Amino acid sequence: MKKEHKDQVQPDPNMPAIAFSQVHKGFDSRKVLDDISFSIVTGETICILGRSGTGKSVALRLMIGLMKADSGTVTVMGEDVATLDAVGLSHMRRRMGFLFQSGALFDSFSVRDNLALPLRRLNKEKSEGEIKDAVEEALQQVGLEEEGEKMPSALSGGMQKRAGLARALVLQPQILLIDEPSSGLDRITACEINDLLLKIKTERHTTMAIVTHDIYGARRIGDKFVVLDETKLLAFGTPKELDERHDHRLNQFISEAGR
Ligand SMILES: Nc1ncnc2c1ncn2[C@@H]1O[C@H](COP(=O)(O)OP(=O)(O)OP(=O)(O)O)[C@@H](O)[C@H]1O
Repeated sequence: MKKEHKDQVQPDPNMPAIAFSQVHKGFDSRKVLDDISFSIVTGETICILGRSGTGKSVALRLMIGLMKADSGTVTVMGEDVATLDAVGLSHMRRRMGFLFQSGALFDSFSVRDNLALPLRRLNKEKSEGEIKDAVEEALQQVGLEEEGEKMPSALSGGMQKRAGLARALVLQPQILLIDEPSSGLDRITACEINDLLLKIKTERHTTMAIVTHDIYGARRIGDKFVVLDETKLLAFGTPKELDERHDHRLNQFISEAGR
């Protein structure tokens, strides 16, 4: 019998959207993630914090199956990512949007065509009219409706991020993974991106995992923090819970003071 993939069923709001259970990941003999466990439910936003090189981006890559854990399990929308074959992975990724550091737009296509591309490739049943409407809606969401005909290189850094975000949104993902939404942006532009993420979270109830060094943004958007420190999970919880620990080491990562 043909396997029914989970994009044909409604998500269970009580099921963890993303769960790490005793995850270990290293490269050669070097540990990067050592016994990491946490989970978030549908609609929650998690911010992954920690110093450079602590495995934050590796954690995102494990979530989309670009890497496999050495041991432990990474579950996304109820599926153990490591057990999925190529077809299963592709079904899972269709329900996820990604915004990685570069924005990942194709330079030789206009912004509008960049957005239409995943719809043409993955939603073959959509008519050109429906694709156009979906593209316009995503452009509007990020405030780029006037810039659709421009090439990505003609956009400012902040606009490129917004265009990348629009491309991630165009497939209406249930989960959005974002690596450094504010990197390379000035504070005001970074705030605009954070506002946008907050709007998406509120209006669409999209589950988000955001890797960031921007503690101001993390405190505005994050329901929960994962704090990584020297391969270990230093802390996991709501910002309020973590503040109440009054832990000096933890405060270095989650406090706005001194930044
Ligand atoms: N494919 C890979 N092969 C070997 N080592 C890797 C690979 N991917 C990541 N690493 C190593 O794993 C460690 C964690 O990398 P990662 O990119 O997750 O850090 P990060 O916490 O996201 O850092 P930053 O905040 O600087 O972006 C780094 O030392 C990196 O060199």
